Amino acid sequence: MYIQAVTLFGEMFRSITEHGVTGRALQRGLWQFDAVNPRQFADNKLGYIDDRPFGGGPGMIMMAEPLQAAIHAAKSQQNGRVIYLSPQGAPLTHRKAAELAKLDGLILVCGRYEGIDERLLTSSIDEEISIGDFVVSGGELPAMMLMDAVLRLIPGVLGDADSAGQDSFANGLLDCPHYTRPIEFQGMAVPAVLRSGNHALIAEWRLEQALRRTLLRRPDLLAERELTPEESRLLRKIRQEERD
Ligand SMILES: Nc1nonc1C(=O)N1CCN(Cc2ccccn2)CC1
Repeated sequence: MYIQAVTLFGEMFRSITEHGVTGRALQRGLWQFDAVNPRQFADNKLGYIDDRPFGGGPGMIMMAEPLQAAIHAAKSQQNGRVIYLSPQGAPLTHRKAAELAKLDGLILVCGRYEGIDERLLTSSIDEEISIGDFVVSGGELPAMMLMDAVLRLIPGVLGDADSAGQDSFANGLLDCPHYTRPIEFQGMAVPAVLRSGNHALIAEWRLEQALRRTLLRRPDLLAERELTPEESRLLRKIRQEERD
């Protein structure tokens, strides 16, 4: 996958191009990255890429032309989907990440200031995506979160193909609890079933814990999910226990 970021702060992306599973995957050629700086496309000597908003109001707005020229330059390298990260976008979910992971390329437009000229959104952006209902300083960290969530789903990136499939949300549930040594920590022991060696019982325990955690913390996820007969059985058992 070829990912380009249209950004004033290309250096920020070193945190995922030079570290961790994403950094190793880049070195192994599983994906490629380039940053494109709209400032190099500003048509004034001082490189202005933002200006005051018509109608007044606080802050500055990123101008359409330099961004459009930067997107045009990126599109001369690949026909990737152009995504603008913003609080006004559709929520980033596992399902969306899985959809994006199938594409050959992405062009991620990272806004700063109070936003970008609406006409750029209309003319050059394929879709807007939000990482959550809060505001951060710019689109770079949201872009990196989207990249990390997408790259994990590309075969070979995680090495152990199963881990992405076992990610919480991959099966529409929150994750089950995890334990490692020591067996006893501050008086709390590892659940005996996890040390039983009985893989069927372990799988059932993990599913029950994931269902319980999802029911208690994110019942909305259960509302939209088709349950297997085993999940329905376990959920009935959990609901009964919660009532007792
Ligand atoms: N939440 C998020 N999920 O994706 N991006 C964000 C996010 O907070 N930001 C900060 C503001 N930037 C500039 C901006 C401001 C207002 C309207 C449009 N653009 C965009 C990226």
